[in-house]
Amino acid sequence: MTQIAKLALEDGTVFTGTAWGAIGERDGEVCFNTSMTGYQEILTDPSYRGQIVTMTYTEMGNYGVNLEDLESEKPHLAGFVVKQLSQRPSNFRSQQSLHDYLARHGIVGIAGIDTRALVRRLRTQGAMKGVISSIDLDNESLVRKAKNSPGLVGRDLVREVMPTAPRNWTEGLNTWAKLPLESNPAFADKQLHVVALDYGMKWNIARHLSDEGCRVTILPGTATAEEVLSYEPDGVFLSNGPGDPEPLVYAQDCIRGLLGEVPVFGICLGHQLLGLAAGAKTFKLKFGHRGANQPVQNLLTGKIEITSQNHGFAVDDTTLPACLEVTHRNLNDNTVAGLRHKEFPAFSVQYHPESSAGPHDSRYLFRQFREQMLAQEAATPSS
Ligand SMILES: NC(=O)CC[C@H](N)C(=O)O
Repeated sequence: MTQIAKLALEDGTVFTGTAWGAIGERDGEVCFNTSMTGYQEILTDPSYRGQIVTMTYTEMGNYGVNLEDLESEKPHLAGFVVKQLSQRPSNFRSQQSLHDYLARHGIVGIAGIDTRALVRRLRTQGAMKGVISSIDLDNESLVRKAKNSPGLVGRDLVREVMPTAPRNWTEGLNTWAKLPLESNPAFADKQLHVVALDYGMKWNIARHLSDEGCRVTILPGTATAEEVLSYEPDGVFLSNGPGDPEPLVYAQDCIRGLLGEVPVFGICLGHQLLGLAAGAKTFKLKFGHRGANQPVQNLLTGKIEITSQNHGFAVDDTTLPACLEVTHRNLNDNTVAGLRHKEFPAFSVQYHPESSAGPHDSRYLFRQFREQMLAQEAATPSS
């Protein structure tokens, strides 16, 4: 028998659809993602912690779920909203259905609602708190719960998804993810050591670093600068991660202690934290950027990159200290999409050069990090 589920927004709107995935109730900030494919990568991106994600594309689940395309151990989002859930996954790599996968991991889903109406509402009014439920079907009660839910602002969600202990990463990109023209035979004789500060890191970032000839040590995002430097890294990577960057003072302190000591590269939350550490401020975007075809211009080369994005906060242009330079801009709304430190070897991007899922235009940034580490090493007299 089909079970009913509801999605209620804090503005009083209630959508009624069918329950799938886990039966239950969760609150979160409701956001939309415009990617047509890549639901596995989206579900397992820890940056979605605390969010109910709506896909604008109409059918999800059609190629099932495999255990190779995961971006972390499990799905982290609060709920998943689709127009239509495919009943018959068909792909040679599929190992289970999307319904079974979400049910197994306790993620509540709703299908069959007018996702266009939902997205237009979010686009017009901005991101809203919401509740997805298949156990409480009372509209008033659900709207009240949506209004009273904590939302994202001011919360530390990193501690809910980051690893608790250090680990070594050795896995590279899968063969189908490699670009045939980009091999670099010189990598074999030069192993760089990167410490990746994990605030909820997508695994494809570590795979890329590994493919750039780096030995990767992953440390919890709460590590101090002293702890990081005790590993004697050639470079430090600042990962993506969930929620509001502002309350993550421990991470900003750590980064401040690393600047000038070692080359730094940040992605998404890591980019926002680098900005905050250097003295800029961040702000909440009206409804965020989430999708696999967001245009960005590299201001240093003039080239346009089509990028994968997932963020609801951004570095505020008007607060940049003199030591930071904007290197990339989002061409949809002109927000800051990349930064460079003028005094120290440190740079960051607001988008996802590791794609997964998404276009591969921005992979050059991993090579840029490698080159920065080599340049730093060449400039440092050996003791
Ligand atoms: N993908 C990310 O790292 C997201 C960064 C931050 N949580 C934001 O929403 O803006």
